[in-house]
Amino acid sequence: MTTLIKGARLYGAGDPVDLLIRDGVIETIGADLSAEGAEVVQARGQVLLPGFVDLHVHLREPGREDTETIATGSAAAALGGYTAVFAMANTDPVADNALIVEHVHAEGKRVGLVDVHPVGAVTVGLAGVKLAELGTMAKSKANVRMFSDDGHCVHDPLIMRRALEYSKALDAVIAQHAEEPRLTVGAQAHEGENAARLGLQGWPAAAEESIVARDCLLAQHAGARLHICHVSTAGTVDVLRWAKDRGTQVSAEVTPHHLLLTDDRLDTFDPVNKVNPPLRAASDAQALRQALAEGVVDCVATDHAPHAVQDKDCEWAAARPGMLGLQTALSVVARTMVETGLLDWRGVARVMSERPAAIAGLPDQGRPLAEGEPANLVLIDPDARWTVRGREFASIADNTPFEGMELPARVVLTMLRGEITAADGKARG
Ligand SMILES: NC(=O)N[C@@H](CC(=O)O)C(=O)O
Ligand SMILES: [Zn+2]
Ligand SMILES: [Zn+2]
Repeated sequence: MTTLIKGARLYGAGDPVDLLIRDGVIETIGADLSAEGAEVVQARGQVLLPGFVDLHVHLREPGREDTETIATGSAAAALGGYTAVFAMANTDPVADNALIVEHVHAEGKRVGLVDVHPVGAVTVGLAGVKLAELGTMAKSKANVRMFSDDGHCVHDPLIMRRALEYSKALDAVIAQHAEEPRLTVGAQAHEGENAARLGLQGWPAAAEESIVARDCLLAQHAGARLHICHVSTAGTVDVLRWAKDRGTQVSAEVTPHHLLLTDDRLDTFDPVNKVNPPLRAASDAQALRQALAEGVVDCVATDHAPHAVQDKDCEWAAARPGMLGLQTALSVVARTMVETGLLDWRGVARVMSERPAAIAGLPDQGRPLAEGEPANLVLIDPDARWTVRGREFASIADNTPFEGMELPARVVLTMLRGEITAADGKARG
C-alpha cells in the first residue's frame, strides 16, 4: 500500500512538502513527488504531525459495552488523530490479570484503528489492598508497561512504595490518580466559592497535592518512575516543579477539560460537568496552561470517560464523574495553547505525541517526521472551525462538556503504520 501526501507543512512550519509512504514507512520527503498507483492525499498546506498518543482513556470493555467498546473507542481515537491509546484498568472485570489485558490488547489489534495498550491495575480489583501480579501482566502478550488503579488512588503508602519498587524492576511506570480519599469523602465539586455558594461539598486541592508530594518522595527513594494522572491544581504544578528540579523521575498529564473549563460551570448543576478531579478555578487552569507550555506538565491526556445517559442525566450527586475527550482534544488544545501563543504546532507534537510516547516507552510512536520513520501521522486543518455535537461522535456515549461550542482545528486524516485509519471525519475499516 502506497500513499502520496501532497503539500503538507511538517510541524506547521516551512514550505509544503510531499511525502511518499510505502510499507508503513515514510520512504521519501521532497518536492513534486509522484508514484504509480498511490492513493493521493491533497494536504493543501495543512499541518502534519506525528500521530497522537493518549496515556489515559476509558474504553469500558469489558463490562460497560453499553457506553463504549474497544471498537467504538478506537474509531473515536482515530478520528481524534490518535495512533496509540492506553486503556485504563477500571473495567468490569478489572484488568488486574494477564487474561484481561491480553483480551483488551487482542481486541484492539483486531479492530486495527489505533494501537490499544492496556493499563494493568496496581492492586487486585482496584481495592488498594493487595498488589496485582504486575510481572505476569508485563510478561503477557499485552506487554503491559503502565500500571494504574485510576478511578481510585493507591492511597496506602506501603502498597504504593512496593508498586514503585516492582515497576522499577519491570521497567514500567505507575500512573497515580492522586486523591487522598480521607480528604474527599462526599466531595462533589472543587472546594471554593462556587461550591460553597451552591451547597456542594468541596474536593480540596490539597487532596491531590498531598498525594503528589508523597508519591514524588516515594518514587525518588525507590529510584522508580511515577506518572501523575489528570493534574488539576496550581499547587500540584509547584510540587512537580520542585520534584523535577531535584531529579525525581516524575511525569504528568493534564486533560483538555482542565485547560479550558472552570468551576464557573457549576451553576447549571448539569452533571455533564462533573468529573474527577473536578473542574477547578480559573487561576488553576491558567497555571496548568503555563506548566504545559514550560514542560513542567509533560503532556495532554484526555481521560476520555464515556457514561450512559442514565448515569449522567440525573441529579448532580448521583451522576458519575467523567467526560468524553478523544474527538475534541486537538481542538481544545488549539484553543487553549495555540491560539493563546503558548505553543506552536511543534509544541503540540511534543505534548500530544512525543512526550507521551516517551513516558510509555513506545519505540514507534512520537517519532520525527523524517525518511525511514514509521508512518504514524495526523494531518490537521488549522483554519477549520466546527461545532461540537456529541451525538455525531463515534463513541456510544455523548457526554461531552463542549456540546454546542465552536472550536478551531480539525483532524483531516490519521495514518497508522501507513494505513489511513480516519479521513474527512470518517473512520475506516
Ligand atoms: N475521570 C473521571 O471522572 N472518571 C473516570 C475515572 C477517573 O479517571 O478517575 C471514569 O472511569 O469514569
Ligand atoms: Zn482518575
Ligand atoms: Zn481516568
